[in-house]
Amino acid sequence: MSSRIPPVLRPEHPSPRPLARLVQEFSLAHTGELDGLEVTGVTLSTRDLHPGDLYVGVPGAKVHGASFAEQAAEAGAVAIVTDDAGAELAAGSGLPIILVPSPREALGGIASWVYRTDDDPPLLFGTTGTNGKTSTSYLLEAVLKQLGLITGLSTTAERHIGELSVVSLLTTPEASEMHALLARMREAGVRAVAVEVSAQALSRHRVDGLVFDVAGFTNLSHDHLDDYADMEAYFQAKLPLFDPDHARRGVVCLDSPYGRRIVAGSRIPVTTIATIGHADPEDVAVAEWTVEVLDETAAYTGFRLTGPDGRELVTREPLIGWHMAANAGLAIVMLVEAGFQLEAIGAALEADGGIQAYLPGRTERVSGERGPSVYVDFGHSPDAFENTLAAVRKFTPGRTIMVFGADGDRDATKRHEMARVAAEGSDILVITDHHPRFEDAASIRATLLEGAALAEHQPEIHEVSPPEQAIRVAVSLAREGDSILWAGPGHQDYRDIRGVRTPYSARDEARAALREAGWA
Ligand SMILES: CC(=O)N[C@H]1[C@@H](OP(=O)(O)OP(=O)(O)OC[C@H]2O[C@@H](n3ccc(=O)[nH]c3=O)[C@H](O)[C@@H]2O)O[C@H](CO)[C@@H](O)[C@@H]1O[C@H](C)C(=O)N[C@@H](C)C(=O)N[C@H](CCC(=O)O)C(=O)O
Ligand SMILES: Nc1ncnc2c1ncn2[C@@H]1O[C@H](COP(=O)(O)OP(=O)(O)OP(=O)(O)O)[C@@H](O)[C@H]1O
Repeated sequence: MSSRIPPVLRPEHPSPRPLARLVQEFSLAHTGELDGLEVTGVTLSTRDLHPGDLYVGVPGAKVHGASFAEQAAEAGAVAIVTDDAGAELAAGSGLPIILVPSPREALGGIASWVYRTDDDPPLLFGTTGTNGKTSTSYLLEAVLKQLGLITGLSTTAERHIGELSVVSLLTTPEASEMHALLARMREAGVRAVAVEVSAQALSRHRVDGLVFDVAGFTNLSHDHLDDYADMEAYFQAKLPLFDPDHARRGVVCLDSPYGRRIVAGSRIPVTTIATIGHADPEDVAVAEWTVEVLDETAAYTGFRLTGPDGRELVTREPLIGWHMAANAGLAIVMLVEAGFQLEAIGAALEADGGIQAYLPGRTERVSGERGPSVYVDFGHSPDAFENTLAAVRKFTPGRTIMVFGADGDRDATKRHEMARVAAEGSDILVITDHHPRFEDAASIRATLLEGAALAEHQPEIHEVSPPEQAIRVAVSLAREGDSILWAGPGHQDYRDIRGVRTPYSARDEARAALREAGWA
């Protein structure tokens, strides 16, 4: 299992800092002798503890991190930062104890101090929303590269430091990892970083100690109602990104009705953007920037971005669907808000024939020239299904076949709607498994079948488990001219079955299924 857990990237040459200074600068109470102790890193996990680290013991959902203080000491921690309850647990470890009221809240500031990330930081872009965060972050990175900058990226799919790429565990890493990543990026000369910011990251202080130069909001729709009581709580979790503690300026997309509410609640200056034909016409009328899709093919989407004073940019991206034009428009306006000239961006894109972005597992076409088109996608919400299905249908002369399953141990309230939307938009629907985690896969499929039955349009429905078999059934049903959209697994290279990350790649499975069917 551990071999599937991606590494935490840290600076290769950390410069030690005296622990006594930290306590002094942050006015923290402590027990034990700190004189002479130097700290080179910080972590909240003993699984990633390096000698010289400060171990931060956070009260978790399952266990108090301070109960691992002895392991931390054995692994070479110099001290532990924790709360009163943690101090009792850590008392026997022999480590000096630094007291804070909330270790998780303290982590960002401490990590920033340890790794000196507020010293000449790169340009920071943070994107939040339900759908499109990863895509917008990749698009930002792509355009920044085309403008000649050395870039960094942190998303659900991957973290990039210049040309180095590692797969991600969390969408937004814990604050200790985030600051370590930024310190490593500084060593590599990175000057601009695109960060995907989840609602959970904001709720759990993972981006504390960072101030984004520009924050972006994509949209909000049903997701994560396992973590948040209702849509209002989910919205309120996103809003703090538009607060001076987290960002200097913002760009808000008005394509979903929540965009207006972000603008109303924002405490930083924001500009707005809306997609013609998709946002409410009233929102399009008030938006300072608009995106208009000009040209859609199976290989690219061309669009016009129009801004204040008639400023305009026409370009294309190698991605399908109006929503990807919305994401690209948002990315470009975020760059303009960061100080890049629209004309300079336009010139760089024109020289390259458009935005040069490759998004792993975002409506990624894995088929060849012959046979059905097969796309693997990371969509796992009703809104994502609706947009991606519409994009695929547009370029499908034949039938649209959809394969999907739903996450176990994650927001179960969206399952009916996901299945209903999937049924509504497909000609053949293959319901299968995704990450069952600790749930019974058959009962997740049963819920999806119930949801599919609610659709007005009834496709041909198959229930096939496991997904390796489901994609083969889909391919066997497909003819030349048909498309298969396999939604859910996207870029991922494992399935979580009872807590074990079993190696598995939907993209590889789909290619193998096509080969076996003679479509290679
Ligand atoms: C709900 C949630 O966010 N949980 C996070 C939380 O776990 P927890 O509170 O259960 O921690 P715990 O197991 O009680 O442990 C408490 C502390 O002891 C430490 N510990 C524990 C065991 C040990 O041997 N040694 C050790 O040091 C842990 O590192 C932790 O600091 O702290 C852990 C340590 O950092 C995270 O890995 C874990 O994320 C879990 C894996 C997770 O799935 N989070 C999801 C909900 C999430 O954050 N998702 C968002 C959005 C995804 C999207 O865009 O769709 C994301 O940003 O990824
Ligand atoms: N602007 C958008 N509006 C609606 N749907 C979108 C948009 N952008 C992307 N999608 C859909 O959502 C899926 C996930 O896209 P992406 O990974 O960019 O979103 P995300 O916000 O990072 O999601 P996650 O939080 O799950 O990582 C895409 O594959 C596509 O189906």
